[in-house]
Amino acid sequence: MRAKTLAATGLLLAVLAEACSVGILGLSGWFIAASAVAGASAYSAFSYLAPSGGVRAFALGRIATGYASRVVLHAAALRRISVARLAVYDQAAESEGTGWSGQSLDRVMADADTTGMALIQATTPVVVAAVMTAGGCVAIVLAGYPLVALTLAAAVIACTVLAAAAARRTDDTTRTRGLLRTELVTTVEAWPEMASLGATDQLAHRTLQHLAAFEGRRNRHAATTARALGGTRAVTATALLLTLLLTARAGATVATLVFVALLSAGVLANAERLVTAAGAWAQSRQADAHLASIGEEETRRPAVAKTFEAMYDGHGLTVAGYRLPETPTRDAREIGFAVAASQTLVITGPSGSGKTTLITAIATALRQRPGPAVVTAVLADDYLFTGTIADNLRLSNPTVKDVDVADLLGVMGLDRAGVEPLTNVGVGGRGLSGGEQRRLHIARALVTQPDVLLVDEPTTGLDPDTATEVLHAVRRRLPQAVLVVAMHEPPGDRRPLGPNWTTLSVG
Ligand SMILES: Nc1ncnc2c1ncn2[C@@H]1O[C@H](COP(=O)(O)OP(=O)(O)OP(=O)(O)O)[C@@H](O)[C@H]1O
Repeated sequence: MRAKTLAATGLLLAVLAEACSVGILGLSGWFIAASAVAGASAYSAFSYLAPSGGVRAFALGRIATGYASRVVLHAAALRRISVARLAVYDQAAESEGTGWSGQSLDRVMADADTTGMALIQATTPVVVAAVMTAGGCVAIVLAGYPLVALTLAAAVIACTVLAAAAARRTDDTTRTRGLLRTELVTTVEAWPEMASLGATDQLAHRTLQHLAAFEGRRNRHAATTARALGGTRAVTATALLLTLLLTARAGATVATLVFVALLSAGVLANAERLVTAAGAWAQSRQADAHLASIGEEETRRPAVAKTFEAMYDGHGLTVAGYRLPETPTRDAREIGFAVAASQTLVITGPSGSGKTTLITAIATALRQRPGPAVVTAVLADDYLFTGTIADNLRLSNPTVKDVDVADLLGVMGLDRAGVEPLTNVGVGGRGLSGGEQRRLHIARALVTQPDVLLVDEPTTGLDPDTATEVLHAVRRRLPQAVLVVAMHEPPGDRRPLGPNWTTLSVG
């Protein structure tokens, strides 16, 4: 079933379930009162069978539709969540290299969940309240009490206004909580470094300030909701009293009075739920807005010029129209180059000259082109996942055999450092040294057997001999690949790059 049909079915079932509840309330109230009156009069011909059968039918209907609505609405909400999550993943994949952190992904996932659950927490109570109010008012008008129906409708409208006003003042506590969690995690991680700088007091002060701000927001939020709920209860209590008075003054029988009172109570109970529904609706609006703007706050990568083109045709890589920005050491200029298969290009330049940005732009452009070419980029801040060395290698190629893993560790010189396939890398790879992490990043790229391999600073953290060994291993393993490496300086020993290599200085 399509998501919209599923949601509509769920809403219909939820309305039916609530209608059954109100039906039980109204009918049983009327029945009890009418039985009491009939029982008191001698030789009464009052039918006990039909109303009690009706109450049982409502009870069974409520159970069936209640369960069914829950199942269907959850299925619809889960579909919404998966659609929203997939959109986030797609966007994260497209914006590769723009600094998506685990924490920001975590936050947008929470936003996707809020958007999906809005169907249950916001839409359903509003639809149920609207239909029940309309139905209740029609029933009361048909029973001959239009003024009572008007009072009921006015009370529900007043509750809606109160709920909407409270929702407008509601803070985005979900997001605040997410930001606070991020702050706390960062604080724990930064603690040893801050301790070595003698700055733990400042760190603690900063964290406490965030905690206090969160506490303040949460209290404000709770107070706003409590005020709105208090206001709503005052309105519904007054409305209930008025409906009773108006019905009694119109000369209703006791049974009808009880029927109208209970029906009104059912309708007003739904109106009270509008406060929490409006809060959930406001949160989901905020989550939608965040989802619509995802990537904007993350994008650190500058936009590339429209003239930029990168292409790999099986024989080599061609880059044209790439615009380097002006820096203190050079004017802005446009560059282009070609690197044949089996050739190596070393891009050199001082810090901040734009090497990483160029490599990322090429990788993204090549991946956006249709075709079977495998393009792999190793960037400076590549992530290692908690698990073993073998787990990390198999992330990029699940078919890698144990013997290949051991072999790769050998060619990267990692076995000498005591690193084995089953060595745990620790959180984010922090169980390994910087140089070991770098070699593992590169080994992970090698197992994808890329046609084009782009590596940013392949020798970071390595001594000259190990750096030579690693570059050698890369070229030997991928004899036919286009290899582009970005380095501050070309390596001292250039032999490992193979006979076919050129440099491009962007400094
Ligand atoms: N083509 C470009 N257009 C606009 N800005 C750019 C471009 N290339 C790089 N920059 C900006 O210049 C700065 C440095 O870029 P980048 O990190 O790519 O340099 P780098 O040479 O890799 O530096 P490092 O060696 O320190 O890692 C960044 O702020 C980046 O946004």
